[in-house]
Amino acid sequence: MTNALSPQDRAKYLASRAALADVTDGMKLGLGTGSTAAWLVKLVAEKCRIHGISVTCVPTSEATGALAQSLGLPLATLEETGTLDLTIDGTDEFDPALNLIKGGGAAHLREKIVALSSRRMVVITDATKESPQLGSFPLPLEVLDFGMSATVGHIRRALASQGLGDAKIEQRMKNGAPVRTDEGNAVLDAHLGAIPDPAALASALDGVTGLVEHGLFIGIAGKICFADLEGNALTIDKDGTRQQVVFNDGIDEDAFLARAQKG
Ligand SMILES: O=C(CO)[C@H](O)[C@H](O)COP(=O)(O)O
Repeated sequence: MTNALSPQDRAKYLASRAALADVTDGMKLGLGTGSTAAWLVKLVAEKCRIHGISVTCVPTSEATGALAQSLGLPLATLEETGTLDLTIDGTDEFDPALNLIKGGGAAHLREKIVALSSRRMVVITDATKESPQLGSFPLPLEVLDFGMSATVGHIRRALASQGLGDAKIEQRMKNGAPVRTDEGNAVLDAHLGAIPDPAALASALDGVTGLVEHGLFIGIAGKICFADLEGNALTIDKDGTRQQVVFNDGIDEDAFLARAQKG
């Protein structure tokens, strides 16, 4: 059954399973968005079922909330939980300092709010997302419709302050229509190629009115749970230490994957 997963999907599953070690009974847990986070949600439900533990979950998107609810995980809002113990989320790119580009699923606004409301953020990801310098993944920018062309002008000036004034900026579309976030806003993607100073760019973009949120997560992630396409799972700490993961979670992989792939 495990052979039914592509190498990348298996890496996403293994990275998510590595993060389960950080999930403990009674925790208030932020749940990320995307295909890797979907594995995590299924694995958290499995861990709760097997070990009889319970966690209160704050989802970062409507899609994640619906999946978590379908698996019986208790949901709450940030208003109800206050500070979360941990958020676990995917990424589109990460660098050696564990800075991230997120928002490929257009959820980076809620993802950043939830991560910044958490004591720790653990990132789950596969080898295709590792990068010596951020910028190969186009930077997602959630913007208001109102005054969008003026906002794009301000974004251009912020990019130019970082030597990135020539970047192509395009509105994200799907099936001929603008992509909408859960907040109903539009998403622009800035094709930067390489970001010389991600923290300085984040600060410059933070000052742009009309830009609701950008996808740079600077200094927020504390650990990466990572798996390569050969199926090796590792953790990567902020100081760059890499440790092989040995699974000791009681999960019956074949049975779990058979159920997970059914629905
Ligand atoms: O930031 C995100 C959504 O806004 C996701 O975490 C990111 O796009 C990674 O997605 P996937 O796990 O499907 O590769």
